[in-house]
Amino acid sequence: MKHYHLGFDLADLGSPLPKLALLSGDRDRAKTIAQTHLKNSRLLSKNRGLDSYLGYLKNGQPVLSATSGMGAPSLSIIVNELVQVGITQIIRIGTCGSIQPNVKVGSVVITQAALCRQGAANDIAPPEYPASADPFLTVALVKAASTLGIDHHLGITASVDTFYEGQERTNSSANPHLLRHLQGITEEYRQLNILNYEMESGTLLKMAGVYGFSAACICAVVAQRTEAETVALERKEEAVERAIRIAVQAIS
Ligand SMILES: O=P(O)(O)O[C@H]1O[C@H](CO)[C@@H](O)[C@H]1O
Ligand SMILES: O=c1cc[nH]c(=O)[nH]1
Repeated sequence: MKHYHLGFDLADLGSPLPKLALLSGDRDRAKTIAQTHLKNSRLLSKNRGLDSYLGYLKNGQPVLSATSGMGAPSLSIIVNELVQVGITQIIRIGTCGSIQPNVKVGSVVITQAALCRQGAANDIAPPEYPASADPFLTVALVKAASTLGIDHHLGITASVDTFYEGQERTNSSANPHLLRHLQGITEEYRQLNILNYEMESGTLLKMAGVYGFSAACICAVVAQRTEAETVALERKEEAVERAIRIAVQAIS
């Protein structure tokens, strides 16, 4: 039976079965990965905007390119169903906002561990449960970034539930009122050596620990929060392309 949200099942995957999934928040990114960076790709499903593709590395290894949607609740559903079709390794390829002055738009952040401020994760593990990336996948990402000569940063990511309030946006937000506990949180995180904000890695990494699969996260830096709240749209495509190339090199 097809999985309710993924829209495909084991029988659609052929043989050998894919063990690794590249997971994007955005279905257009999942499509680009499949069509531009994998070989012989084909669409597996289009369901609720959570499109999935199957493609192959140059060595013939099958790889899924799937869409998590935005935010941890949607990601948790897709990851659960990916594990049900036999996926044992997941690399999130995302976008993020830097909160450190030396982490520039156009570079990438490879998450070593996440500060997880996400409600969905609390349904899966206690808040104190570590959200740590798989060391082997993470080192592979760092090595690939070095080999490709792409500016990269390895460190801690703040993974939160909201793009506006939770990432302390007020000027670009419909809501100018921030709860007291969020006022000044970005500066506090900066002092804690957190590199970036995004919205899925914390729950993904906790799920990896609990379910027993390997997970890592690489994000293209598309906003520089020490300068502006907004996304640098004109630099986004180039930054995302870099993150994808690093992830594909890391698994090749
Ligand atoms: O580009 P994706 O992978 O969606 O990741 C980031 O972008 C979205 C917010 O714009 C959130 O999902 C955040 O985590
Ligand atoms: O600032 C940003 C940019 C992308 N994604 C986020 O979650 N935050």
